[in-house]
Amino acid sequence: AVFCYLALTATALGYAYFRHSRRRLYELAAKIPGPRGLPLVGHALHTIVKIFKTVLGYANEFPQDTPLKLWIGPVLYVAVVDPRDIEAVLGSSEHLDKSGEYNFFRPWFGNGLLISSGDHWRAHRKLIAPTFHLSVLKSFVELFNANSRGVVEKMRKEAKAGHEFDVHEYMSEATVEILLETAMGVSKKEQKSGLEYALAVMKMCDILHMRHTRFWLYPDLLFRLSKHFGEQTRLLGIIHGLTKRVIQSKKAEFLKGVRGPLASDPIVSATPEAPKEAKPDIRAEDNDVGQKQRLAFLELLIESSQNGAALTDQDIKEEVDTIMFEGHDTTAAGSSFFLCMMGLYPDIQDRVVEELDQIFGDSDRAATFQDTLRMKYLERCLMETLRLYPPVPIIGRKLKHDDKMPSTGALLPAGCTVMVGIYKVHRDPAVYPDPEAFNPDNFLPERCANRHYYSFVPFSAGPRSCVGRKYAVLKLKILLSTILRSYRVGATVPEKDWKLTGDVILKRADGFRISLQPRRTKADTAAPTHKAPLS
Ligand code: HEM
Repeated sequence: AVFCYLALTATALGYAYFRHSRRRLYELAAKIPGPRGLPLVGHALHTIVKIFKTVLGYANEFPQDTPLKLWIGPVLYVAVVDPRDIEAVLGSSEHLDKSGEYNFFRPWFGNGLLISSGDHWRAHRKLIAPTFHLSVLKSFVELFNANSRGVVEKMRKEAKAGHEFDVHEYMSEATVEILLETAMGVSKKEQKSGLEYALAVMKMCDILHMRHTRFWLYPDLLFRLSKHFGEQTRLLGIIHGLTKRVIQSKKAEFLKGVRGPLASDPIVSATPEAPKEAKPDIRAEDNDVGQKQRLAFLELLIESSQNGAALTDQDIKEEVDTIMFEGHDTTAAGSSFFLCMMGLYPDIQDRVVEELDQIFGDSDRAATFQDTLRMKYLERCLMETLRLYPPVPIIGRKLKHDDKMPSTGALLPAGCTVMVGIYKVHRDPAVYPDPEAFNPDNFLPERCANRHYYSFVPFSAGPRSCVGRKYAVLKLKILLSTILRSYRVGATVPEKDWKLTGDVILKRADGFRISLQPRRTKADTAAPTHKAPLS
């Protein structure tokens, strides 16, 4: 009895102290609008259903331009969807730390760029950003082309069968293999298929997604007791197995004195080559490169570690794991959504193909970097796809200090998790007239110029924006134009019947179903090459 009494008293005192130490958080939270939750657990039970759907559902009930709070147990979440509030969070050089949910990625990426913070993040960002500079990317064009032709060939059996199929696996495998060849410098000959890795990543995302929605699995201890931990260990074996092999082989090459083709090729000009619509965060990255040598990602990490930079083997492994994930799953989803949209909107597809015909005439030569600059309409369709279906639909940041949101003047308390509702701001009727409609003209230069910069943030924005943005856009232009030059894409499931799932990367749970029809006659159905002309 004495023990129980003491235990109860200690718990009550502990709880009182906990509440007292967070009194400012509670005071400020009380002033932020939000749906009523249950005592103690808040909205935790709703998230079991799905975080993405829950947040979206509540966001639809409340005015678009006010921050919205949710409690999940003791954690205060505030969703921001107004571009001015998004700028206050993402554009700040103070709120750079990722929210606690990203910790579930630690067994996978460790302290990689996506989740690291402070000086570690700053130093690695400075080192890595130049490896995605346009002058490096231009040297990847040939590899982007070769891999795009490869995927066109692989999909030929689906076109032959004339049925609908899920294009996502093809896009995933292709994007993994492209990353291995470009950023990692692993030649096709040395590669195994990227499919095993891509499938392991998909299943790993399912586990992370599930963990986000089951609050009792948040503590590592309880998660380790669950059956999912064993499966996670198996999947990480596959994922880390690939990255380990890649690093070992590159290191062995380096020690033998073999250097990549870019190594002795100094940058000619550091002038930003960003397109007109390019955003300030890209320009900042461009300037970062200075007069350093052009090196592809893994080459640079290994050279730097061997040349005295404070970069351990573990650091390299974590960054490789981060880039392999960020660089493949996002673009696989983006390209799959794009092809579904082309299938659903044949008139728009016709315009894209018309533009490609103007660029390539009846030649089936591979695309050059200059060609990609002329793919203006295709780029607008790509941006419109990323508007409606941003592969990263929500970003979480931990607020470092109290901050006033410009939309309503609401003061968000330090320590809360801010959820930036990318999916939601992209469908704000105040910004995009008829926001649910697929309209590539939303990305006409004059419309972009008249919009708030933070109302279109598929790659995030500000100091922690995506380092791979230009890589992604260049690769997607080459991949998608090669597919559209080879096949007419069809789709039958309308957008309203798609089942979206989006707690890590936004995807269609019902599969990215499309059909393909060769654009050329049977005698001439080879994918674009340098030789045979298009009929
Ligand atoms: C359509 C393709 C892509 C989209 C939509 C996308 C989107 C994003 C977004 C929204 C973030 C911020 C995430 C956050 O704050 O939680 C991000 C960060 C990042 N992305 Fe991408 N990304 C894409 C492609 C790529 C590619 C191709 C690479 C590399 C090859 C890449 C590498 C990264 C890295 C390393 C970060 C972390 C940056 C930092 O925190 O400093 N991404 N990306």
